[in-house]
Amino acid sequence: MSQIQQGAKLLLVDDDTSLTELLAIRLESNGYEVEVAHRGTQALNILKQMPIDLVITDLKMAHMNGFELNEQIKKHYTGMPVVMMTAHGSIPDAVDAMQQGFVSFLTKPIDSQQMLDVINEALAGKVRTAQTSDPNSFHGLLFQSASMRQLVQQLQALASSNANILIQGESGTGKEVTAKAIHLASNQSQGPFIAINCGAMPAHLLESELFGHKKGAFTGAVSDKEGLVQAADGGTLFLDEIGDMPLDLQVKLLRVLQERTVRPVGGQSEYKVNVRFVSASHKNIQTAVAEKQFREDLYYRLNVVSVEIPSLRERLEDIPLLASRFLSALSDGEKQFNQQSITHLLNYHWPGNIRQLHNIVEHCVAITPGKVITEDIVQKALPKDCAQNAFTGLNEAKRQFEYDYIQKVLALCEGNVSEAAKLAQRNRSDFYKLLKKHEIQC
Ligand SMILES: Nc1ncnc2c1ncn2[C@@H]1O[C@H](COP(=O)(O)OP(=O)(O)OP(=O)(O)O)[C@@H](O)[C@H]1O
Repeated sequence: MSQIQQGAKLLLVDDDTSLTELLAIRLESNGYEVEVAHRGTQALNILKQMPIDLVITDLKMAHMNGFELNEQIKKHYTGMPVVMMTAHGSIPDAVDAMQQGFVSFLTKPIDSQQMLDVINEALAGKVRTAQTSDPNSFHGLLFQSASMRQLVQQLQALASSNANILIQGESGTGKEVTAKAIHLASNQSQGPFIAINCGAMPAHLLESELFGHKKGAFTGAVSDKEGLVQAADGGTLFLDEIGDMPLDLQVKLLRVLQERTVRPVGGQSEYKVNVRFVSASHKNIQTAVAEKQFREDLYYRLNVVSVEIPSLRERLEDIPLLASRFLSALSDGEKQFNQQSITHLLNYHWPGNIRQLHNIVEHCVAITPGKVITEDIVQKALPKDCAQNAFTGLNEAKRQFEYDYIQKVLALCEGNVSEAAKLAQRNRSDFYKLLKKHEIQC
């Protein structure tokens, strides 16, 4: 997981690798996140995978040119700004480009300042419609299952409320992707999204990372430094693993939430901030509160609304979609799973959730020479502990239902077998057979 994310995410598409490398460096040094594709199909796969704010594409590329790519993007990602790059002097291309809905164009060799101006302008004018026509994606959060569909509806309603949100879920279930999706759907989507892992650094560093420091505040503080709370002003600060935040820092964070101001370490003045806090933890924070490891007042401030992301084994319907989208992105759309291999994936219990699924798909791609990923390949890629199935067979499901049903009927009849048999519309001897079968003592 990235420690800190900042700025808009750009997708750069050009088959000239040295140019993309150079432009990516320039853009990253200006605070943008950059994804690079060298072919149109690769660019479309990246767009399926993650939320992108703006695309910059070359016009002349083999297989799919910039016009064709733009057409695909317009079809599937309404409102996505696309900037065209063209060789010096190709003005007719540029005119065509504007007619075909590109927001702007850049001529090569690319002038850095002009590129930054064009991007800023395009982003400023962009109405964020990252909720694309893809019905299985919410700002990069992919889903198929009913439980995730419900969760996405909840997120949609929450996003514009500005309430602080606490996301809980096992490791790898997509807490950070969810936080980013909330940000992108919110009214602050034009502002920064910054993520910090509160469990990944010592307390004194975390404090200066979050609140900033003044020059000379401690050994090594050679200049003033702005903290992440201030950097996230006008946007969202994602506090990952909030359950690991030391208690003395919790007090300071609580103050920021109450006063909406931040004071850098060693500083005298306070700065006003307008930040939405989204926090996450794989630990149960309520338990931490009960054990006095987490301040109750801070818990209530951060947890104005809570979101629980189910584990992957509780939403197996998401596996085919996630696996095929990951595969398409990782293999440039060139490989496929056969039906048996998907069944095999459904039979695994996924302790590492979606992160693990992504890794397994990556492993499958690496060891598959041909186009089709078979059951044998999946078997090889999965850890050897796959005996424990997540998906119950029909017989086991029926047995479980019958057991639960009998228990419920007995409870309703306070253990009276004759009454229970009557309620279940079975005669007494049939009902006794069922009790014996399930080893239920009355
Ligand atoms: N619904 C999803 N759609 C697409 N990708 C997902 C989804 N959920 C998780 N991922 C991917 O799985 C990986 C893990 O996701 P993420 O880092 O958001 O999980 P997490 O719950 O924050 O993990 P941790 O608790 O370990 O910090 C990432 O590569 C992310 O892109």
